[in-house]
Parts: sequence; structure tokens; C-alpha cells
Amino acid sequence: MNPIVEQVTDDLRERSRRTRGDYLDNCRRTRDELPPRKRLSCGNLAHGYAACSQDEKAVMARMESANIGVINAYNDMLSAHQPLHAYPDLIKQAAWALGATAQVASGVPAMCDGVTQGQPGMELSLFSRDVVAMATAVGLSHNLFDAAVCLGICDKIVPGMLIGALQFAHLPIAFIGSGPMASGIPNHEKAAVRQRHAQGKADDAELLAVESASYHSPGTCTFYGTANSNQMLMEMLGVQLPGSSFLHPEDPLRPALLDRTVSALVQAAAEGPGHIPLYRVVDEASIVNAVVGLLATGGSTNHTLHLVAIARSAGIQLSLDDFHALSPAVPLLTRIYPNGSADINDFQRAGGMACLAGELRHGGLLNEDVMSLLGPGLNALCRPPTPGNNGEVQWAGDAPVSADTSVLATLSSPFAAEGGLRRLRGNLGECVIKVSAVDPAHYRISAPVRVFASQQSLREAFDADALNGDMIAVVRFQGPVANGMPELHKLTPYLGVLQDRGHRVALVTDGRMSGASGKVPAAIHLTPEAAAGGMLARVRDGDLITLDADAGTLELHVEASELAARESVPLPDSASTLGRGLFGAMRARVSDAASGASVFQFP
Ligand SMILES: O=C(O)[C@H](O)[C@@H](O)[C@H](O)[C@H](O)COP(=O)(O)O
Repeated sequence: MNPIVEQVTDDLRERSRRTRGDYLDNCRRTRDELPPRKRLSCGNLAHGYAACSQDEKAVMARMESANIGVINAYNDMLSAHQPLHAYPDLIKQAAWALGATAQVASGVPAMCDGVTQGQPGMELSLFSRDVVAMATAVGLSHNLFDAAVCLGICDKIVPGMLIGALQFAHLPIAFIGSGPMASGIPNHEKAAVRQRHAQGKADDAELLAVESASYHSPGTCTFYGTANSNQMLMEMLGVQLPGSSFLHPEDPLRPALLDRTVSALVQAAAEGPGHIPLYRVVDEASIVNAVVGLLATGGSTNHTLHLVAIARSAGIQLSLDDFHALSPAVPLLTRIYPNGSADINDFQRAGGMACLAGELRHGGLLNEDVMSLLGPGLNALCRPPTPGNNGEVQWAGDAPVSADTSVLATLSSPFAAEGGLRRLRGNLGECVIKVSAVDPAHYRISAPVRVFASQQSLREAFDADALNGDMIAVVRFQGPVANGMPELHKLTPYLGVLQDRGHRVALVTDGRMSGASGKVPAAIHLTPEAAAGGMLARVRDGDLITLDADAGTLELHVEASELAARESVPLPDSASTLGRGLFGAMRARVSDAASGASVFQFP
């Protein structure tokens, strides 16, 4: 076992002792005091199964077999979620074949960050995670279910569902994804046309043709952004079947995997030694494994927020310090766009999750004492699913070796010695940078500041040709309190053009970037944010900032006395169009980015 992974896991257990203990007590008490369906009156039950068939009612009334609640994030607008339309019926059929039942407990909202990128709706995006958590809890609060399955894939939806599910962790709960669409136009070609469009060298028709050739059918986007990082994490945590995430939506193994998820839930719902409630699956050890997976793949920066919020919702006191402590122990093993030119389908062909997990395990980088839906340990995670006898799926054989080391490296020859995400600290506060997609020549940048209070103002300055030198672009008032912490990924082509012109450029912001961002060094999630007393509100045009990803520092070169004497620029008025007015209460209550940017007050 790697001593750093062991130490971080031990420290996390120690730090979480009280809150995790309270959480587990609460889970067990819920099971004792509010066992599924047992406290419902006849009227309650009759309401709950009124729309079921007579046969289903007879089975449900006996209460001898599991009733599975389905939380569904289906909509037609998210390509990744569109295939989920068919899943509830398949789950019901699979349950019925086992003498059990299933019901859709709730739909939950599901935002697409691709649709809202650079748009006002993006200000709802991060908060939608907590809305999804509450919607998941609303569905399961009917207490009609012995187990649950969450159907979701994309950015905020999976973390939100898991936060909600963890409030029902006395039940077995599984996740099912739908898999990536086939590769379209390569992601780096799309990015190149975007840069040409930003300079007026490509028109809208050309850009739309390229975008449509990239995003072209049902399934998850093919870059390694937040959605695909989610999928990796759910497998690492043990709540989604190993090797299921990156199979195409129409892959012939998908029906068998769905059936296996349902049978695992039915088994795990039964009392006895095989009972596997969610609280046995998501614990300190599996959370550390998830962080290791994120670092080894250079995954989405959004997970430095989501994993913290997920862990804390289960009484686990994960912090950025844990990411920072683990990073030197975890080599970078994948090169998937934006960290390279390959996409998630190339990763799958190279060996996918089984190969990645096998490699990490071989290096002692994963905790072995974990529980998954399939039982204890990591064996299944390190083997690809294959068709077995009777159409059932099996995980057998050896961990595969990489079929393409330019996409999925070995521990003996990693892409970088350290993980893809780093913490930066300095007199402006604490923030995060994703180095896995940045050329090491740009790890250290010292340049004068240009301050912007919005994405739009930076774009206007670019269009006016007013950005033609080295620059640290400070885009502030983009934190959770200010405007819900939008992703600023629409700035990537503009900053990318400046970098390609040979200027030394970096972004410093209290906002977020997308999982698809990375080429330009970006110090993001800066805490404290400008709207909550952060020094970022005192930065002025012409100040000098040094961002040093190797040293882990972000320094504003202004004397502390001068900084103390400066007035903070006030928060601009918030806009209320497109529903943003409704989210004022969340902006007023949200925790800082270092604590997961959540409206929930977890101890
Ligand atoms: O965090 C993420 O992964 C992104 O928010 C992603 O969900 C979003 O769809 C991007 O906007 C797509 O990236 P491109 O716009 O670069 O294709």
C-alpha cells in the first residue's frame, strides 16, 4: 500500500470520526425506526401503488420482495440523458423477472452546461446540483422503496443525486449511466475552429457545422469533462457497475449490465450478511480511491467541489488538503481531451476503467478494504465486464494491459509523475489549477493584471484588440455568493488565441472552468471570493500577479499595508432574468468553494 494513500485515508478517518459516527448512527436509526414501507398506513400504501397492475399490487402488499425506486434525470435536451428514457421500463421488467417491483420515484432536473455555457442560465448550474439532491430526497422520502437506482450522467446531476442518495444510505443504491456517443469530429479540431471563429476567421455556418459534427447523437460528450469524470468516480466509489461507464449506449452488453444492477440491488436489499446499504459503499476508503482516480486521470476541476460536498454529506471531512497530499503519490496515467487529443472512446479501446484501476491497484494506490454493489474488494473493478453464461455479465480473467500507452499509460512510464490537479495558495487565498492540460512551459506566469467583472467584458476587450500583451486576466464576482459560480469556459478560445500569439496569459477567478478547459493556466475557485470579503475585490489593473503551479503559489505583488488600505470594489447588482431571481436565497446561504460550494449545512 502506498504510504501517502494510507496516511491520507487514516487522517481522513480520524478527522471525520465524530461526524461520520453521527452519520452512521443516523443511517442505522433510520433503518430501525423507519424501515422501508413498514410504517406506511394502508391508505399510504394504496396511494403509492394505485397505478400499478393487480399482480404488482399483490407482490407489493406482501412486502416480501424489494420495491426499487427509480430516480430519473431523463430529458431530451441532454444527449447523455436522452437514452435514459427507455430505462425505467427495462428496470421494471428486470425487477419483475426476479419477483420484485420497481417504480419511478421522481424525475429530477438536469442542466446541460454545453447549452448554457457563456449564457445567463449557467448561473443556475452549480446550484442545480443541490436542487437535484433535494429532488432525489423528495422522491425517496415517500419511504416506499427498499432500494433505489439513480439514472444520471452529466455534470451536476450525478453529484446531486449522490448527495441526495446519501441521505437514504440505509438503502442499497446504484447508479446507471448510458455511455458516450461515437466519436465525431476530434475535440481539438473543434477547439481550433472556435479559435478561428473568435478571431473572425470562421463564420457562424462553419462553426455550427463543426459543433454539430462534434455533438451529433444520443450519448455523453466524448471529451474527458465533468460528465465522464463523474462516471469514472461512480465506478471508483463502487456504486456503478465496473466497466459499464464507457460502453456505447447501444452496446450489446448494456441490457445485461442493467439486469445485473437490478439483481445486485434486489440481493443487497435483503436482510442478512448480503445486505449492502449505501453507507457501507461510500466511506473514507472509497472516497480516497475516487480522489486517486480523479488525480490519475487529470479529471474535471469541478470535482474538487463536488467530491468535497459528496463526502461531507456522508459525514466525511474531505478537503482540498487531501487532494494536495495525494497528488505527489499519484502519477498521471491518461491523456484524454482536454489533456491530449484522444477521446473517451479511445480510452475505452485502450483498456478503460479495468486497465486504469488495475494499474493503480498494482501500484498500491487504491484502498482494498472497500465494498461495492458486487461485494467486497477491487477484483471486479480491475476486470472488464464480458458476456457470461445464460446472457449474464461476468468480470473474470486478469486486469487488461493498456492497448495504447499514448492514451492510457503504465505506472512505469506515466505522462507525469504527479496528479493532474493542484492547489495554489497565496495572499489572495486558496484556489485550484488543472495542470494536466497545460504545457509545462506555462506553469509559471508573472504578468500585469487586467481586471474584468464579467466574461462579456473580457470578450469585448478581445474584440476591440485591447488585449495584446502578457496578462493575468482577473475575472471576479464569479463566485458562489456573487452569481452562483458559473463556468467561464467560453473564454477559452479568446485566451487560447492570445497564448498562441506568444503572450504569457493566465486566468485568475473565483468562478469555475469547465471539465473541457485546460490549455490556458487557470487559477480557479479562488476562496474567499470577491463578493465575500476576498482580496480579489481589491486587485487593480496593472498590479502584478505570479501564478506558479510548480511551487503551488498565487501571489499578488502588492504590499499588505497597501492592500489593507484599498477599498473593495462592490458586488455588481445581480440579474434576475431567466429564473436567476429565484436563486437569491441560495446565493445568500452557499458555503465557499473550499467547502464544496453547497447550500447544505453539513456538520
Ligand atoms: O464541465 C464540463 O465538462 C463542461 O461544462 C461540459 O459539460 C460542457 O458541455 C462544455 O461546455 C463542453 O465543452 P465544449 O464547449 O468545449 O465542447
